[in-house]
Amino acid sequence: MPGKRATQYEMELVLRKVFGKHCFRPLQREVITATLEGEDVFLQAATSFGKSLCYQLPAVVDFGITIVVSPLLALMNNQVAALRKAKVRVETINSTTTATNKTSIIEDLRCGHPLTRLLYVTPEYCQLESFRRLLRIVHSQKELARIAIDEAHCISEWGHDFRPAFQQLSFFKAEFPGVPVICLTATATARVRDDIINTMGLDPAKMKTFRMTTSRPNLHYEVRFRSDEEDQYPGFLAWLKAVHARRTNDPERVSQLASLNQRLDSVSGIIYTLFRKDTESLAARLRSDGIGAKPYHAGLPHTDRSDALAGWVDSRRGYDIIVATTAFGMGIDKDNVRFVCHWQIPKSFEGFYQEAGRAGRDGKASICILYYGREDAERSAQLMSRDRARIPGKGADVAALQKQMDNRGVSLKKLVDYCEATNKCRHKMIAEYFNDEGNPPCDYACDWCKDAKALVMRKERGLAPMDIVATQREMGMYGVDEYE
Ligand SMILES: Nc1ncnc2c1ncn2[C@@H]1O[C@H](COP(=O)(O)OP(=O)(O)OP(=O)(O)O)[C@@H](O)[C@H]1O
Repeated sequence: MPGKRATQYEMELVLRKVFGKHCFRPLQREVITATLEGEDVFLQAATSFGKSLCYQLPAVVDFGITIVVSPLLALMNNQVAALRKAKVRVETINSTTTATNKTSIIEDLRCGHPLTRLLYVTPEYCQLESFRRLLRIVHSQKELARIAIDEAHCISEWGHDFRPAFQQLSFFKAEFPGVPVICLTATATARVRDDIINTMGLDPAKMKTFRMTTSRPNLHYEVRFRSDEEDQYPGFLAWLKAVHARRTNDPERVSQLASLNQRLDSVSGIIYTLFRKDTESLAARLRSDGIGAKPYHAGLPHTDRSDALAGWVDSRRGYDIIVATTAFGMGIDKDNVRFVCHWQIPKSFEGFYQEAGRAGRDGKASICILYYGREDAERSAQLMSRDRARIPGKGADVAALQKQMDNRGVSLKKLVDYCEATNKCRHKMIAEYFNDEGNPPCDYACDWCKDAKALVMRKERGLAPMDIVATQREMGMYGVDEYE
């Protein structure tokens, strides 16, 4: 029966033997123990904290099946691939699952005693009555161990990535009140957290809430200023080539990389662009300059996307940099990503933090560059207005979607303030946004702490004057109609 009390010894053993980790990170043990004891759990912790282990390990130790609700295809496939490598019985039902595979997963559920330990599904799939019927069968056999809601901020219309289908997940508690739920996110303000707990029908007085710092001290945050007058590409390419050169000219690094069987020019990174068409042109431009780069966006054929993801995860030649829209972001885990670059200002503060958080997951120093131009901030606002205009006039989700747009507007404004600021540590600004307590460590790991004067000068030189941008906005020069 689910809810078995695993001993500390069993937990340690599975941690080492199945997941290949030597010890728990601070608080992982407490979170895992709480969920194994049948508590409902809310976990908020920095990107790369190791939140996934908090439901994956219980799924292996415990009886029964864990249903993992996950918002993105790339994220599901990334986690499933990692678990399969660890020989955990894991399945996913999404748009890429073959009919044969889907039939065998359904058969496994229908028998009531599934062999599958973890099943990754979308929130939309959880709305299907046929799937709910299968869950009832599994539950009747006392084999529904727990429900994990990954990227739980998608539940809240106050969150940056609201998906209406996430709100229907309240079904789980309503129908299976005794089955523990664990909600995980890196990005939730107090309001988003309350909304998640409320929407999921969890009892705040009974559940366990774990909230850790959002600080990522090994990430170096830098804003680079740009305007439409100037192409930022040559500067970026020169920077990347200098990184390669530093490796080549350092004999110690060369022998270290050789012993690890790694290429000198294998500097893994992600470049985020706002628009799909830019992913393809930028990746092609990098390739023509000898840099291995692949585009990734939701409009590409599935085979191209999975090839790009697999090649990048395996650090294959030609796949060093992924040039992506936000279809690639949340939760993607690769340990040695040395840089994340936002080619334009991202859509929201939370999106920026999430995407930047793909860097340095091995704990080593990594850089997060954000190219900020006032014209791009205007385009981003235009994009939001266009998205708002596309919300249908009628329907159950209209009010929630509109509220989400208001929140996106506030979040974008905060991100613009972050980019324009030349008077504060960037780690501190991020901590303040997420209402973290205390001062996050920086130790020169941001452009302001490193050289505040140079930052001011770069800003003066790099940005278009505000009055010119305002005039051009009035003239309708920042339209986004040509974009998909
Ligand atoms: N106890 C541990 N010891 C060593 N490595 C760990 C431990 N727990 C997790 N990790 C590793 O940390 C990395 C990040 O974990 P995970 O992907 O779960 O992060 P996350 O908290 O979900 O972050 P994000 O919110 O950015 O998706 C993974 O590569 C995982 O294998």
